[in-house]
Amino acid sequence: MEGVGEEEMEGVDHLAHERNKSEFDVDAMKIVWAGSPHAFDVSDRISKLVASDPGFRKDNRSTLSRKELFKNTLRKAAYAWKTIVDLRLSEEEAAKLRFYVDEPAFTDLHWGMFIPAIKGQGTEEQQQKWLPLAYKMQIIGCYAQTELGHGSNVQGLETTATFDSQTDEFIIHSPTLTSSKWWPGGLGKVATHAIAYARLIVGGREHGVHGFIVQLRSLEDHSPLLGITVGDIGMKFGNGAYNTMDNGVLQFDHVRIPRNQMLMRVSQVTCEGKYKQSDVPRQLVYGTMVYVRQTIVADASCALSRAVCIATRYSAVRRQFGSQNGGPETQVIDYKTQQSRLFPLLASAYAFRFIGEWLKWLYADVTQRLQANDFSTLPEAHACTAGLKSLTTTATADGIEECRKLCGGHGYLCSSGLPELFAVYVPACTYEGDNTVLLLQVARFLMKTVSQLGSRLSSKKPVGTIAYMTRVEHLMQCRCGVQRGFAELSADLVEAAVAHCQLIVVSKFIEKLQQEIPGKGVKQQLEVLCNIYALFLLHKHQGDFLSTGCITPKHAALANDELRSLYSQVRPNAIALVDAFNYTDHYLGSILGCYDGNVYPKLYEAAWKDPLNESVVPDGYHLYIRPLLKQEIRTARL
Ligand SMILES: CCCCCCC/C=C/C(=O)SCCNC(=O)CCNC(=O)[C@H](O)C(C)(C)COP(=O)(O)OP(=O)(O)OC[C@H]1O[C@@H](n2cnc3c(N)ncnc32)[C@H](O)[C@@H]1OP(=O)(O)O
Ligand SMILES: Cc1cc2nc3c(=O)[nH]c(=O)nc-3n(C[C@H](O)[C@H](O)[C@H](O)COP(=O)(O)OP(=O)(O)OC[C@H]3O[C@@H](n4cnc5c(N)ncnc54)[C@H](O)[C@@H]3O)c2cc1C
Repeated sequence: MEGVGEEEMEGVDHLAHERNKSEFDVDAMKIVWAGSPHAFDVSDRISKLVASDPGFRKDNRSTLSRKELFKNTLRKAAYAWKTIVDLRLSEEEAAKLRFYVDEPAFTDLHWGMFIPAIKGQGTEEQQQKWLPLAYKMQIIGCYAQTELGHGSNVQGLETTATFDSQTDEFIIHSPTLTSSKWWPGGLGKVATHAIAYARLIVGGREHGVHGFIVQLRSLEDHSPLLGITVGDIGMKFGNGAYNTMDNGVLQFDHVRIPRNQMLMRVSQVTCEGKYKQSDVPRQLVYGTMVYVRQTIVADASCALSRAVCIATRYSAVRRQFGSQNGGPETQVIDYKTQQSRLFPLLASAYAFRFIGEWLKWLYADVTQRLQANDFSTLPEAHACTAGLKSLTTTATADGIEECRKLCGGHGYLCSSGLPELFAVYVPACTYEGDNTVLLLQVARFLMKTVSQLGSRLSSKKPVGTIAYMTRVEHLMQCRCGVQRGFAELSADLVEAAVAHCQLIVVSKFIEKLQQEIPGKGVKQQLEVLCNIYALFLLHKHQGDFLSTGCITPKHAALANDELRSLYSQVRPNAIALVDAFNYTDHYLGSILGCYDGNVYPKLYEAAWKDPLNESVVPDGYHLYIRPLLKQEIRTARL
C-alpha cells in the first residue's frame, strides 16, 4: 500500500523487540504448557495441520445466517472425520484436531458425553455392542438429561421409563410439557441416538433416575422414529458463537426400547421385572458429569490463555499517550493499571493448566479405585470436580470479558476474536452444572469434613498455603458455629467453598513447582506466576485473610507491594509467556492477537471485507435515506 512505513510492513515481526526481552527458554515452557514433549508434538503438528487447511477456515462465521452457519458446521465435522480417517489419526490426534477446529458441534457431545456415558455406566456387554458403532460414527449420540422443567435438580426429572415384563421392554415417555428434553447438544438436528435419563418404574415402583440408550432417528433417512418429536430450541446468545450447535428439544410418546438398553452397570432390571441395585453408590449414574467437569477445567485454561494471548500481544502493540519530544507513545502494557488487570489473568491461565493436570490425575485415580469397588475418594472427587469446574469457569468467563476491555474499542470488533470467544465460553458457567449449585455441593462436602479439615489440610498442603488454609477453616467455623440451617447460611457457605477451591489451586501450583522443571529460567517464571496468582487472590479477598488474624494489615500492604514488583518481573517476559501457549493465528482467530503484531493494516484490510462494504451506497439508501434527506431539505426550506 502507498506510504506504508516499515512499522506496517507484512512479514516483519513487530513484536521481535518484546521477544528479545525474554529471560527464559520459551521452547521449554511450551513443553511445560503442553504437558510433555509428546503432547507438545501432537498439539503442534495438529494445530498446524488445521491452520493450513482451507477446509477449516472460520473467519467468515459472523457473516453467515443460522442455517448457513449450521450447514457449514456439518461440512466441517464431516471434513474433520474424513481427515481423521484418511490420515489414520490416533484417538489423541483426532481429539486435538476437533479441538483446533474450534467450533461447538454435535461431535463434542458424541465424543465428550455419549461415549463416556456408555463406558462409565454400561455393562461390558453393552459397551461391546454400542462402542464400536459409536467409535466408527455409525451412530451419532447425545446426552439427553436436562428437561424444560429441570436441569440442576436431576432427581426432579419427569421423563419415565416403565418396564413392560410382557414384552421385556421399557416404555420411554414424556408425561408433561416440562418433561420435554431441552438443551442436549447435537439433539436438535443430528443425533441418531441419545442417552436419555428417566425415572425408572418397575412393577409400579419408582427407582430414581437412570440412563437409557434410545434411538431417535432412522439410520436410513434420518427421519424421527415413531413416538419421537425432535427439533432445535432456537438461537442462543451471540451471533455465530454457540449457534453452530443444534441444542435440541425432544418429546417421547410411549417409545419402546429393549430392556438391555438400560445402562446397567450401576443397577439392573431382570426379565422377570426384578430391580437390583449393585453395591455401588447410586451417584455413579452421575459419573459422566464428573468426567466432563474435569475436562471443562482443562478447557478453562485453554479459553483463558487464548484471551490473555490476544490481550497481551495487543497491549504490547498498542501505544497511547506519553510521547516525549515527538517520540513514540507509551505501550499500554507498561501502564501499571494494565499490568494489574492483565498479569493476574496470565497467572490464572497457568494455574488452571496445572490444576487441570492434577484433576485429570484425580479422576483417573478415582476411576481406577471404582473398578476395585473402592469408593473412598468418590466424595472428594465429586467435590473437587464440581468446585474447580465452578471456580475456573467463572474466572475464565470474567477473564475473557476483562481481556476484551483491556483491548479498548478494537476488542469489541469480531475480528479481535474476543466477542465470539466470550459468547462461546460463557455457558460453561451453566452447563455441566450451574456454578452456584456445584459450589453448594462443595459446601456440603466441607460441612461434612470440617472437623477433619485441619488435619486433612495441614497434612496435605504445602507451607505456603497456611494463610489460605486458615481462611477456609475460619470461614467454615464462622458459618458452622452458628446454629442456623444450611439453606440459611448457603450464601456464606458458597464463599467458603470458593475459598477452599482457591486453596486447592494455589497448593497444586506450589506442588507443581516442587517437580523437576527443565529449561533455562522456566521454573523461575512459573514461581513468579504462582506468587502473582496467590498474592492477587490474597489482595482481592484481604478482608477474609485479615479477619482470620493470620495476616496483619502490614502483611496485606507488603503483599500488595510484592505484587507490583512481581508485575515488573513478568513485564519483559509477557510476550514469551503467551508465545509458550503455541497457538496458531488460525486458532486464535484474532487480528489483535496475531503473532507478528502487525495489527493496524490487518484491521483496516478486514473492514473492507465486511458484506456491508460490498457497495459504496448502502442498500436502502433510495428507499429510506434519500426521502429522509429530501424531507429534511423540504423542512429546511420551510
Ligand atoms: C467435552 C464435552 C463438551 C461439553 C459441552 C457442554 C455439554 C453440557 C452438558 C450438560 O450440561 S449435561 C447436564 C449437566 N447437568 C448437571 O450437571 C446437573 C447438576 N445437578 C447434579 O449434579 C445433581 O442434581 C446434584 C446437584 C449433585 C444433586 O444431586 P442429588 O439430588 O441426587 O444428590 P444430593 O442429595 O445433593 O447428594 C446426595 C449425595 O450424593 C453425592 N453426589 C452428588 N452428585 C455426585 C456425583 N456426581 N458424584 C458423586 N457423588 C455425588 C452428594 O455429595 C451427596 O453425598 P452425601 O452428602 O449424601 O454423602
Ligand atoms: C450451552 C448449553 C449446553 C447444554 N448442553 C446440555 C447437554 O448436552 N445435555 C444436557 O442434558 N443438558 C445440557 N445443558 C443444560 C444444562 O446442563 C443446564 O442448563 C444446567 O445444568 C443448569 O440447570 P438449569 O438450567 O435447570 O438451571 P437452574 O437450576 O434452573 O438455575 C437457575 C438459577 O437457580 C439457582 N438454583 C437452582 N437450584 C438451586 C439451589 N438448590 N440452591 C440455590 N440456588 C439454586 C441457580 O444457581 C441459578 O442461579 C446445556 C445448557 C447450555 C446453556
